[in-house]
Amino acid sequence: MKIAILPGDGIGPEIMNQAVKVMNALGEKFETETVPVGGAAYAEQGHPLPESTLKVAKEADAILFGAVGDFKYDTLERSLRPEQAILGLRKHLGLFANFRPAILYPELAGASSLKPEIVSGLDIMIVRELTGDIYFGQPRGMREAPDGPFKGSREGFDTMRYSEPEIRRIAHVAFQAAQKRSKRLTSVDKANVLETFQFWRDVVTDVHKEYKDVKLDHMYVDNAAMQLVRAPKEFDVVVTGNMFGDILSDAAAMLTGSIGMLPSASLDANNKGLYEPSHGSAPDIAGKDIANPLAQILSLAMMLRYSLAKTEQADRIEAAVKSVLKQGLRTVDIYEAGTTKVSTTQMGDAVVKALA
Ligand SMILES: NC(=O)c1ccc[n+]([C@@H]2O[C@H](COP(=O)([O-])OP(=O)(O)OC[C@H]3O[C@@H](n4cnc5c(N)ncnc54)[C@H](O)[C@@H]3O)[C@@H](O)[C@H]2O)c1
Ligand SMILES: CC(C)[C@H](C(=O)O)[C@@H](O)C(=O)O
Ligand SMILES: [Mg+2]
Repeated sequence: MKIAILPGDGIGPEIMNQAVKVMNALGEKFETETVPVGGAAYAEQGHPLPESTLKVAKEADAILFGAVGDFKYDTLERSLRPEQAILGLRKHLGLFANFRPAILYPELAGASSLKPEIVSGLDIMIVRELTGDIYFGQPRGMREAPDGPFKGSREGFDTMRYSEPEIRRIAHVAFQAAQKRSKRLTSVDKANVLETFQFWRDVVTDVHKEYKDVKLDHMYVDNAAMQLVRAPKEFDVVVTGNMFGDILSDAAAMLTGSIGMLPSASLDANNKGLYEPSHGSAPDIAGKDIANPLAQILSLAMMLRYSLAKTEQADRIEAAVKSVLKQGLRTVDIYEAGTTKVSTTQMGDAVVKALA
């Protein structure tokens, strides 16, 4: 079994070091290969997703990914920007189903930006479609406006689109996820304004006929954003498109105390997957050994569970994370008075030590 390790940029390598440390402490030999990606690969090889990196990712049984991006690359032409690496991996590997679980550990109730009574016990699963939508729709670009009141002036444009098979397959994934949980699914769209999302709603409703044991409701994305901060526990499984899922999962992350707590799994049709924190490369705190490595470590646990069928090892890691939180250890993003502030490295070490 081979694992591709892609640390990336910013805090990526710092948090990846902690996850690798935890993996090596499990007492099992994992074959790994570490390759550059994002800005790091651009700096080294002139491309954010070099052929050699893509090859390693394709041939691996699972991919553990850190984060990519650095503001210093924001002026590069788009195809060379670090973010193209993660978008390219998702597209090339067909990783259309993105699971972003937002779980509030009881010890972090005070770190959430919402009142404890609103968030305590929170455990929701956002299923984000990951290879379609406005992210990948063509045509896109810059041009002279062809019509309208601003005809002739410069404009930027993108294409929002979803085909029926794309909606069907993510709907199946989401209904099946709901069947394994509380049998409730909320599909989030913007059917009141966008054709793409009226179609989304129609197709999800049709797929629902095959999952009559699941209670489906539909919600507009603006309302969903509001409900997420009003009464997040009303949700269980949420399914949505690529862009809405990107935005809602960052909002959900904050409910758990910090975006540094939210892991993710991006799966293809055969459960091959890429595992990464939901956050980015956090250039504002990179190099300071203060980033929270738990989302990366929990992504490792998801990898062991979903792609490598190593449930026991995944359980051990998740239990160790709970244990360090119980011990009161906190990186700065989840720190509260009365707890102990630790660095990225110290948090990684503590998880290793807590492995039963
Ligand atoms: N999948 C990815 O690789 C990915 C995801 C999101 C953003 N990005 C990229 O990351 C770069 C920075 O983007 P951004 O600032 O909008 O988002 P970000 O998620 O990197 O950071 C947002 C805020 O959260 C904080 N934060 C993020 N992760 C943290 C952690 N583990 N511990 C403590 N604090 C943490 C950061 O310090 C920052 O204040 C951009 O280049 C962006 O494109 C990459
Ligand atoms: C970096 C960017 C391309 C990415 C996305 O928008 O999907 C990120 O925000 C994420 O949530 O994984
Ligand atoms: Mg995002």
